Amino acid sequence: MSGATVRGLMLPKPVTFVTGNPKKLEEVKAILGQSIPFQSLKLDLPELQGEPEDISKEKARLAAIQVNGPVLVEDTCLCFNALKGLPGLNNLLKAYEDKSAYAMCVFSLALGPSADPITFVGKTMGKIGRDDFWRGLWFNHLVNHRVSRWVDRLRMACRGIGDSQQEINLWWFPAANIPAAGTGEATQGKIVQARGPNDFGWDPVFQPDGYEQTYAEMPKEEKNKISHRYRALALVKSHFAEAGYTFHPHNA
Ligand SMILES: O=c1[nH]c(=O)c2ncn([C@@H]3O[C@H](COP(=O)(O)OP(=O)(O)OP(=O)(O)O)[C@@H](O)[C@H]3O)c2[nH]1
Ligand SMILES: [Mg+2]
Repeated sequence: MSGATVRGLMLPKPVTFVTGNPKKLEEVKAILGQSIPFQSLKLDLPELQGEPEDISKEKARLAAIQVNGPVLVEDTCLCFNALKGLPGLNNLLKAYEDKSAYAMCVFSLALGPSADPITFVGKTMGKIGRDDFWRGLWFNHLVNHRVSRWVDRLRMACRGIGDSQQEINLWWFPAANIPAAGTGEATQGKIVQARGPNDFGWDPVFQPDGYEQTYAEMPKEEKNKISHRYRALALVKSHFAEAGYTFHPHNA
């Protein structure tokens, strides 16, 4: 966390949680409940490049300008321990052995358009639960050497196709060259029987430590008690409790 906190500061209006992702909003609502007065706004924020914390802060800056008031945003990624640093060929081989991963959420709070955003990071450790997934990843690496360039971030989007099979798009983004969603260095792979409903990103392939179920298989309430998003929002809540923000009575 960074940035100075002014106790009891009066905010001109309630905080606006800005996202283009309805599944995120659903979870944020469930996790925050009545603890922080907030409204939501769907804005398609640009997919920025860089480290998650920088991306999140920049999203907050952009959103605060548009909203002209206090905003909360988040940037989320699934990070593979084996792919830290420079993966290259060796690291991809290691990636095949090391299935550990963590889900990370970085929330940023900007109190206004010219305020320096404060960040809150939540991580949940786990693994990618399917061998098939890694086989697909490795296979793709071989058949599509576009992805063999050094890479330090993997993001992916899953799309359900049919009932029993799911198609997965793996998006390899060199940090210096993160393309807009749907373009660039995408490569196709397949996982068979990803576990659980396939309506939120990589939930069906991420199995948190200590659980036999993937995020997608768990009841929502369970995911929301242990998730990266829950952990980051716990920090956001403590920040609000400590800062004791008040809201302008006419706009609350
Ligand atoms: O399985 C998942 N469980 C999660 O808990 C989760 N949270 C985010 N995501 C996905 O990861 C990417 C992040 O990108 P992201 O942070 O830029 O989000 P976004 O572009 O969807 O919305 P936003 O930037 O407008 O807030 C997007 O594909 C999201 O669907 C998740 N997938
Ligand atoms: Mg985004």
